[in-house]
Amino acid sequence: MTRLIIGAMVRAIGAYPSGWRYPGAHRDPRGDAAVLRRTAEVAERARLDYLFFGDWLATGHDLEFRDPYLVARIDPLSAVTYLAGVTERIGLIATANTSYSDPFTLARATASVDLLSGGRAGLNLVTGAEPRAAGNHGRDFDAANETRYDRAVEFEHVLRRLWDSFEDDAIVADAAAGVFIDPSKLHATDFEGRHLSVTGPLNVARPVQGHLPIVHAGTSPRSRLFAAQNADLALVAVSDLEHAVQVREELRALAFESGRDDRTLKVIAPVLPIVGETRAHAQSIADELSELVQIAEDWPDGPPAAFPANRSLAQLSTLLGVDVSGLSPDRAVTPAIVAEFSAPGQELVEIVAERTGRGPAGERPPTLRHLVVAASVNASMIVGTAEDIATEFEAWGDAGAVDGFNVLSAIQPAQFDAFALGVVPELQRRGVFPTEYEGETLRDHLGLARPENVHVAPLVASSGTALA
Ligand SMILES: Cc1cc2nc3c(=O)[nH]c(=O)nc-3n(C[C@H](O)[C@H](O)[C@H](O)COP(=O)(O)O)c2cc1C
Repeated sequence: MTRLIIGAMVRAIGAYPSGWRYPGAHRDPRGDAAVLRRTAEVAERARLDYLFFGDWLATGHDLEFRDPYLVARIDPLSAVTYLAGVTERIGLIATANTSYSDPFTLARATASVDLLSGGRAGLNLVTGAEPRAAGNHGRDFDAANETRYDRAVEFEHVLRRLWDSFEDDAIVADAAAGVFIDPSKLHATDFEGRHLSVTGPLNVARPVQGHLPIVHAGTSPRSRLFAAQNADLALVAVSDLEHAVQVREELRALAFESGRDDRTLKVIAPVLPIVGETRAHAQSIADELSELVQIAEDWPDGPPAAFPANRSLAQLSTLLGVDVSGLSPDRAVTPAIVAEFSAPGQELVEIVAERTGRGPAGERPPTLRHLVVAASVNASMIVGTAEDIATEFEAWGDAGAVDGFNVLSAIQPAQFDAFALGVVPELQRRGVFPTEYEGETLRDHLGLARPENVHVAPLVASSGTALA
């Protein structure tokens, strides 16, 4: 029986491209504060391990169609700082991009959130693949992209040295003796690398957790190595359970080869459950969400310039191996037509049937629109009742595919509530998720030890690579 780690990957206007259009959904980023606070309160009552805030250092009209929650949002560090004040136990993980951040500034902000929250802060380090981010920071994208992992390794190393500037007992605060600090226990960072140079020490006390738990999200071999050597949690995109088992084994092998206890590396996958009272109800929600996704053919004179190129009948034709570009998007997909599809096309029909209950031979056959959406909207969706979702979670945990999940909610707040109030109690009933918080800090929730101070103890491999 695996104890699953469960966090909420918070996207205030919903994590599915058309979620903000669903009846009753939150849809105005100017009102995010109330939704963030409400989500945090519901999540903490459900005993989720943490709230997770991704980041994207650019915006544009193209995001409206693909990732609308990225168009305008609260900065992750601001969000976790705000929520630290309205919660007491749940972890709070913010994302920062090492390619465009300053380590001293980030160390200060993150140590501060950890002290303000009683040790509940976490930090997701990404290196960023968004070209516009370079322009937003006065940088050349190719140069930044080329060295982003070398810089990230230095960045993570420096963060730990900055967080450890004050030993745990460096601050004496002895009013009678008039001694405020023990200077022998205040350490400079003194780092001179190829990409970063930091003297230090940091002017914030050591975080409650010593070092914040570090998450890393990525897909490339360099990303896998960075996670294996430097992160406590690896956030990975996986296509199915078999792939997840393989990725987790690969990451743990890399961690072991790097000299760390590979069990300290937790592998987390994002998942987007659509939860209904019945499976048919869940499928009707997924069906309506699919129908609310716009496709190129919705504009008689052609879609806006920023519209995703892959969301069209022309693009679908390529995948199906059959030219459907001249047909109506609402044309029913019958068994006779499916018989002409390529293997990937037939798989797509099965995905649509699983998610929406629409089978080619049924009373409500899928339409070409449904196939365009299934092919162009990337979401690791599970559709069903709370029991169905819990069974899938449990199966992944028992198969050694993941240590936990970052749960995305397609529609806010309805689908987040459905998960927190329906699926979580089912997981607790099955004994794969605790009914109470097991400790005070995010490290306690994640089962991670508090690391030694790097200035006074050798770097334990699980807390980052020792740079030469
Ligand atoms: C599950 C997952 C979540 C991610 N979240 C973010 C994010 O919040 N912000 C970001 O800039 N990049 C994010 N990324 C992108 C990665 O950080 C990285 O930029 C991208 O995977 C390309 O780099 P790579 O090829 O080295 O992985 C995420 C990637 C994955 C797999």
